[in-house]
Amino acid sequence: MINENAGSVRVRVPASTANLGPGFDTLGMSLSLYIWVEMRRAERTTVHFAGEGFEGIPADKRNLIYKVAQLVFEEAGESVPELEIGMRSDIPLTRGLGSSASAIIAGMAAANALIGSPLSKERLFDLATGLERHPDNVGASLFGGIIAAAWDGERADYVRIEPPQALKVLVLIPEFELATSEARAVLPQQLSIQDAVYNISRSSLLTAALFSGRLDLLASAMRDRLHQPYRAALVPGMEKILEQASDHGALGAALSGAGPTLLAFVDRNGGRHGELETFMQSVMREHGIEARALWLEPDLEGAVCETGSRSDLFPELIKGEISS
Ligand SMILES: Nc1ncnc2c1ncn2[C@@H]1O[C@H](COP(=O)(O)OP(=O)(O)O)[C@@H](O)[C@H]1O
Ligand SMILES: N[C@@H](CCOP(=O)(O)O)C(=O)O
Repeated sequence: MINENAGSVRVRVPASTANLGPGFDTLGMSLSLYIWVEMRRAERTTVHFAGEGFEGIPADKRNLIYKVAQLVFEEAGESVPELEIGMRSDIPLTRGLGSSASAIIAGMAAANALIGSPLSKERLFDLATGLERHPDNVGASLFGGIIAAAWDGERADYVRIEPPQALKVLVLIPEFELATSEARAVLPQQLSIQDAVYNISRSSLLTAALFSGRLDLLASAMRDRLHQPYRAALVPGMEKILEQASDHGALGAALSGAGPTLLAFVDRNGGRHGELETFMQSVMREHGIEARALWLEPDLEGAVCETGSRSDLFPELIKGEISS
């Protein structure tokens, strides 16, 4: 059982949606689904999972959160070899909602807080991007809001954009998993100049549109020729949903990250939200796929340290019904 001792830190980190269509490996937005991680020094390393969704995740020193914590300690010149780690998450794994990025940021932010926060957020961003290999998800999970970022292999430069107030998000999460590595393996090694220009122009337009609140431009600015067409075969129903979402009230639609989740932006002050959800669900069902629809908000805070009693977050752990 987890001890009710002082000396622990707790962080809350949001999920993210990457690419937003054309901004492959560069644009990301954080979403109001969260992972919570508690961490403290211990005599022996243990990893506890509260709630569901952690099937297959190692509960020992092979755990991603333990590993990234050690990276932070090493970078800061500290040694904390044994840790007690507890986690709870609402973010589904391998669905294109950045669970690995959220876990990396949560592990890093908790470890940094545990040793008095010697590393800046910018340094954590570089370390996290080095692990994830693309800055879109980790940037959004760390800073919140919308992130436009470029990674040169060592350093990630970024600008945070405050999401337009009217923006609301519908995600449709299919029941099947799709590992990001698998969805990257289907991408071509080369693109034509026409497709490159197509994507650069839309990604630039999308960034400017989000910055200036031009929601009327999202439908055309979110089109993509770099990754979505190649991933379509992995996500039945995707093509039809992306093509027709605007006819059912969406401001724009995209594959979320590497998929299989699909994302639509809507105007929170507009109507037809129910129509859009029904349309997206029905297309998935035409392909025999059950999917969960969630209405989310852009998260504005990114990774935050939280206070509060352990029993709020981990009632199962406190009662002793642990899995580790
Ligand atoms: N809380 C967590 N603790 C440890 N590993 C995690 C956690 N969350 C995600 N992961 C790792 O990340 C993998 C999913 O990453 P990925 O395939 O990139 O999908 P996505 O990031 O879209 O959910 C999981 O299979 C698991 O290995
Ligand atoms: N830019 C990456 C984003 C992967 O996001 P995930 O949420 O699916 O891990 C890509 O498109 O491969």
